[in-house]
Amino acid sequence: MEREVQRVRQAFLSGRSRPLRFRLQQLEALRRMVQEREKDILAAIAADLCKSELNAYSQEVITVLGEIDFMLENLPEWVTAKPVKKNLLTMMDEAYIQPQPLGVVLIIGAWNYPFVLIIQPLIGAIAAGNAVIIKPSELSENTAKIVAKLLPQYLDQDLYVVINGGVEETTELLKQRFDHIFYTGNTAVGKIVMEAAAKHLTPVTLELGGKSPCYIDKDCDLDIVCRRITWGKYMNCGQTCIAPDYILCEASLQSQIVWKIKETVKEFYGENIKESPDYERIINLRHFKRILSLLEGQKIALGGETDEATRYIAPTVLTDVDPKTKVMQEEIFGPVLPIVPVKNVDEAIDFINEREKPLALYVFSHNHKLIKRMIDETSSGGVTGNDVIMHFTLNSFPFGGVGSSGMGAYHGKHSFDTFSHQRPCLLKSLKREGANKLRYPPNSQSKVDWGKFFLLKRFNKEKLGLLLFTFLGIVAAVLVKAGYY
Ligand SMILES: NC(=O)c1ccc[n+]([C@@H]2O[C@H](COP(=O)([O-])OP(=O)(O)OC[C@H]3O[C@@H](n4cnc5c(N)ncnc54)[C@H](O)[C@@H]3O)[C@@H](O)[C@H]2O)c1
Ligand SMILES: CCCCCCCC=O
Repeated sequence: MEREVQRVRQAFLSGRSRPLRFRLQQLEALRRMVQEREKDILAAIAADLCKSELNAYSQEVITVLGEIDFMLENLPEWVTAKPVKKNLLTMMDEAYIQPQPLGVVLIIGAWNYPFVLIIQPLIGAIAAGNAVIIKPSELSENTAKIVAKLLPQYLDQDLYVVINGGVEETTELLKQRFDHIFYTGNTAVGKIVMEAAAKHLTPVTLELGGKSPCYIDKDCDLDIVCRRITWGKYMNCGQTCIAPDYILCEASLQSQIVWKIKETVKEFYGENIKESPDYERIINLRHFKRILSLLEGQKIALGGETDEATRYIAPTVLTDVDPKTKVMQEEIFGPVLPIVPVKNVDEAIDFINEREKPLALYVFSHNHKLIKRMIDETSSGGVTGNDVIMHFTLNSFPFGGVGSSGMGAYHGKHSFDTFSHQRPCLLKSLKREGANKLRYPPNSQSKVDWGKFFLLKRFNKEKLGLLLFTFLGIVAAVLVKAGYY
């Protein structure tokens, strides 16, 4: 493992990942890989999650292709140095911010969207000029294998390396020194990753999970609301980091919500859900049993049917759920939707604020002010009003959590920034030493006064101020040079 990381570091130190042309070529090669080997990639995702290839394409491949195109279009502008505003002391100097690659980045992926969750951060890391080691999830083994097979056929083999394995290999990998670690997965392992990173003072991005609440106000169109929630909750069999985890609403709305979700489930997946190509399965038996244990003692208002042999759990809704029960203590990550009755929006806000900050928050209402209030008075990684999931698809948004749902963010320019160091560069001339005397010892009251004036004085009309400043600077330089101070 150590040798492998060293090999990648040597490749980074060769400097070839840095030129813009190279980054663009690698991103184009990645796009070619996705396009030419689409069938293999879709088959792998489909096999891992019992997912139709159409769904694999719309949920994972489209996002990847969109992200590559966005990078190719914008990267030339992002990599260029950005001049910054100057003060009088730096008026004559060159001052700019130069984004630079961090070095060797480790990307650890999760199984639930096994392709996009490693390739989307990879796109950002390549765009920012880094070398990358990718550790796909061992639970989605088909995707892990196909990525390990295809990437070396299209990308630089020394700069971008896939290492497959489970906990043991990841633990070993985490002992190595990286310049950034980008981890997607559960919060418990997020803490392990952060602890390992701390040993080398390596910065981390942690894309974690949590219980994402969904508040339904009585003033809304329940047909549409339930349609959108049904889509976002049961997509990928509930195994989506930003799926609505539970519903908060007034008790009287529960029966209508159950009825409308039932109707929508029938419309989406047909009478026989098991036959639907659009309804996935639970990733493995451990998670299957974990989700079943959440149903114990609950009032099942819809669904509840299961089949262990195929790890099938029907779209399920629980009503009158007690917040103290197990289903409300951990992220569900399965097709089970508890409804927790609350009296009103105040109680819903309190309920959310008494718990860990979620990755996503959803609020449905015709009342725009109520939505704004919910946003103002709560915290979450992201928020969508009157829909679910959709904020993930807009790559001008930073995607990430807050508090226990994660730290840092990515997508689009935010990925580029995550994997870049914003380096402040100040280039001075060796001339004009006279003015510098102001800051050299021995200090004096008049030097401090001049310093205060140059650094603290504010002028309304910027241009006028700068002109005046320049003039005063020259005067001060002349006076200092002449030995008056
Ligand atoms: N914020 C996001 O973008 C996002 C996306 C997807 C999933 N998630 C969250 O991830 C969770 C589901 O994923 P998961 O954690 O079951 O995925 P997982 O089991 O695939 O684990 C994630 C990664 O951590 C590694 N890992 C597991 N145990 C480890 C250990 N002890 N030490 C070191 N590495 C270890 C695995 O090898 C894997 O690569 C949910 O909480 C979900 O909300 C978040
Ligand atoms: C188009 C839907 C994609 C959702 C991806 C969510 C990633 C987290 O699990």
